[in-house]
Amino acid sequence: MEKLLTSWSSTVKSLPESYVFPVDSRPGDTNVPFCDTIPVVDLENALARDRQHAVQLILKACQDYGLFQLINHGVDDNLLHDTMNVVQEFFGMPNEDKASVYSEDPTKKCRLYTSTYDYENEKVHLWRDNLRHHCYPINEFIHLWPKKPTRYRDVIGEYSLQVGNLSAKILDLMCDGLGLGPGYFGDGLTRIQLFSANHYPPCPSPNLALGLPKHCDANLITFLLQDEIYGLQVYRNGEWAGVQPLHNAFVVILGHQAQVISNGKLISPEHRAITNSTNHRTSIVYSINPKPDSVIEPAKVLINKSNHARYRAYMFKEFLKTYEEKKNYNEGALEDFKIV
Ligand SMILES: O=C(O)CCC(=O)C(=O)O
Ligand SMILES: [Fe+2]
Repeated sequence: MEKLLTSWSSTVKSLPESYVFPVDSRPGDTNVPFCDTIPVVDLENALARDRQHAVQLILKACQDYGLFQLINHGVDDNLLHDTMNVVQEFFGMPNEDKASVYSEDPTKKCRLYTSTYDYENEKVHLWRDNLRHHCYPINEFIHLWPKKPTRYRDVIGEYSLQVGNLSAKILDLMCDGLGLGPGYFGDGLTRIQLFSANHYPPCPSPNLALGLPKHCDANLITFLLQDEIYGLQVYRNGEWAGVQPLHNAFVVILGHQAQVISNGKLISPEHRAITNSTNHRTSIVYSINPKPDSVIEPAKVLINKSNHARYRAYMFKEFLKTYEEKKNYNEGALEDFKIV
């Protein structure tokens, strides 16, 4: 547990060498402007106008950015507030209260750890602690979740249920937009749902370290809840741009699998998390993933004479192996699966 940043980071004045990123991937100037063109989708209003309107808004955002802010999404404001609080409370507890979920074994279905799944072998450590657990179906996993804070299981259980339902709604709209049959994303492609909370303590040198380096998400889709502290950046047109924290919004981010299934029509954006020297930052990721043996391939309806398949079929576990072993966390992870 002594590796956890929360165990030692507040006692150091300078950044340990093992956290210093190489010159070409360190943030340097962390003061980049917010990207003010990232689409903001007001779900309730869009649906009230008509469903097709919501479909088109989401489709366009996924084509142009692969990322959008979702507001008026129907997940209760108090629940979002309680979720953020209970997670922050968790990271603020003394080590003895967190010890039961701390583990260096990446196969554990619920664990608290620091940096990446491969701390011992990684070249640079990440300035983040992470609590991650499976959450669908809840009954299969809830007994593994932290027992403290005492309301953790109640709050995160309800949160997982509501965000899981919201994800199904958004995927249905995407499905319509792409012209895939109803229920395309049902079952196997969305069976593994993970709750992952990142905690980034204040960092002595935010220009040299990273909470998370440049990556695309390996999954199908991510629903990210951030607190009011800025830290998420997206790589667009060869530049980093900030994603402004919007109160009670989800940042919806498409993963590599959405790019493949849509045959490249939708994009999975590169993004990263920077740190800052004064504030703790917490981000809460709800991650929708295929089952390991799900076959991922461009949807048949999107393939025709003028639009050939750009990716070969593979099993999701095959992709994860490449993503993790080759440490190709960005566009490069798809290289092995491209049809040229
Ligand atoms: O902390 C953030 O805002 C980004 C988190 C993220 O990209 C991830 O967990 O994959
Ligand atoms: Fe991510």
